[in-house]
Amino acid sequence: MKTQFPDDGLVLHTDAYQLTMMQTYFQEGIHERQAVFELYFRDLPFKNGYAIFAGLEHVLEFVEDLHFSKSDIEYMRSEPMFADDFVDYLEQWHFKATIRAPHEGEVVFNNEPILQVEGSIFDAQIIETPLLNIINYQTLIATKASRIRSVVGNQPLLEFGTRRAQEMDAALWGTRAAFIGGFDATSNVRAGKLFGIPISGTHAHSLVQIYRNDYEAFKAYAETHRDCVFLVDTYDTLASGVPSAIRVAKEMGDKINFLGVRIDSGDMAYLSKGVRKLLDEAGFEDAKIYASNDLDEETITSLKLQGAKIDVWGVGTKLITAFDQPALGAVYKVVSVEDENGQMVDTIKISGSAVKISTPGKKQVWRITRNTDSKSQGDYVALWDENPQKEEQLYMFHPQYTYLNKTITDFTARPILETMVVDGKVVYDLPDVQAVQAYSAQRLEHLWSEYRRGLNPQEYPVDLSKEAWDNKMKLINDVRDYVSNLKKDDDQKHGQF
Ligand SMILES: Nc1ncnc2c1ncn2[C@@H]1O[C@H](COP(=O)(O)OP(=O)(O)OP(=O)(O)O)[C@@H](O)[C@H]1O
Ligand SMILES: O=P(O)(O)OC[C@H]1O[C@H](OP(=O)(O)OP(=O)(O)O)[C@H](O)[C@@H]1O
Ligand SMILES: O=C(O)c1cccnc1
Repeated sequence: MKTQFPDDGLVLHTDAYQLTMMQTYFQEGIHERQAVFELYFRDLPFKNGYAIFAGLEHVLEFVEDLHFSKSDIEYMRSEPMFADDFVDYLEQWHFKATIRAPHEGEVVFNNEPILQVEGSIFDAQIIETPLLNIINYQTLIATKASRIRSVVGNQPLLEFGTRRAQEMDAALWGTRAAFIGGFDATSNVRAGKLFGIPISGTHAHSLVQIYRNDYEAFKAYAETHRDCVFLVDTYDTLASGVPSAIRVAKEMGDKINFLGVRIDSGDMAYLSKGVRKLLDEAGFEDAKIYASNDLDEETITSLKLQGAKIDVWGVGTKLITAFDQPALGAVYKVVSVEDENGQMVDTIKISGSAVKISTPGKKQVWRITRNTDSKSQGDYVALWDENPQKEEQLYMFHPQYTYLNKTITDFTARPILETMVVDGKVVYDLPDVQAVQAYSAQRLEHLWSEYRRGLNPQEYPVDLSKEAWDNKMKLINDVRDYVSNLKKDDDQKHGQF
């Protein structure tokens, strides 16, 4: 960067249109009216049956003490796009809205709010871009990680993605999201320092290339480290790599922990079987076989089906870049806004495509669990003032195919959105990332396996309450009337000429 600003903050990490809209609201005098915005995604990523909510810690870090610094203000003043009186307002502005969200690691679904912001139009709008930036990425990676974990079973799973991530922030927060989704450790040392994620690693081909010999390289490593995993595929895995690893392990004896070997190329089903045989014959039955090389849930499933003798999985590129679906597509929509009389009015965005029509009104998501088996029956998206906990029975129906419905009795309704920030102050005690990971795994247990399977899962019900549904239909009809009246006016005007 050409210029460094010692007081640089993140408030300008936003799209210019957020600020141009702010200027309109400010100069029109409506910027302090209240509004409610909700963040949601329309389709689950990777054709998965659920998503893992991640990004909350970064969001809370971002909004805490959010304001325009001196250099931000100077920059805004230098931009002809912004008026002086507006920039004067920004100078004394501090974020003061309320944010509700699920606990990080929560299992979440499409077409339900996974974050809600309530505050002045100004405060709620200005954070749209960074909220989407953070939640879209981290939720995507945590979900991808969860898919990989689900095929790996209980075997160790290492995150190796930093070198392939979309730059440094993505590597760091992506690593954390991967851990939430079920990874055991990371190669990113800074993620270890900042988040307390266990760090782990082997060595690269360069070590062998620098010594120009497998044996010399492994020996040197073993002389300087206690825990040893040797990368055996630089020249020839079965003819040179593994025999050299065995020779060093035998020579060093108790001076090292010979944890195993890593394979990073070739046919890993075939090679791992050959490696296992050599290790076992040499008496190293406990030594593990690590594998890496563009792995993801598909290749791992295939390798397992082929009987590959792999014990530890290292996954980088395809995880950290969400290779098969690089964007989640979450959106942030205003659902309710204060009118000129101080009344909150619900608002809708219409689209030709039914799934793109927003659901008006401030809402809560209730996870409905049958008391007999503690499995989730579906999510019930209701208007804020409704309380399904008070109901004896709950009528749940598909918001588009309303003939798909059921009535639930003997259930528990648990609110998913919890208050995390009040008046701009974080009121939530952030758990450490280990607790977030454990919480996520525990929440997944409440999901029937039909929704959890990676291939063609059943669609989990995300239903609207009757009130929320009626409210939506009313607003759709109001908009229809409004548009048809405009058309009538237009026809009349044209008729006059
Ligand atoms: N037995 C296997 N079944 C399915 N996929 C495999 C198997 N062995 C390796 N793979 C996967 O195949 C992909 C490509 O491996 P391939 O052997 O073609 O290239 P490579 O080993 O990376 O080659 P290079 O020697 O250039 O590194 C990788 O994603 C790897 O994980
Ligand atoms: O394959 P990933 O899932 O991304 O895992 C990380 C990769 O990074 C390292 O390779 P390196 O960067 O040296 O290059 P390589 O892919 O040519 O081995 C390592 O040996 C893995 O192959
Ligand atoms: O430690 C490893 O084996 C490692 C780390 C980063 C990328 N690939 C492998």
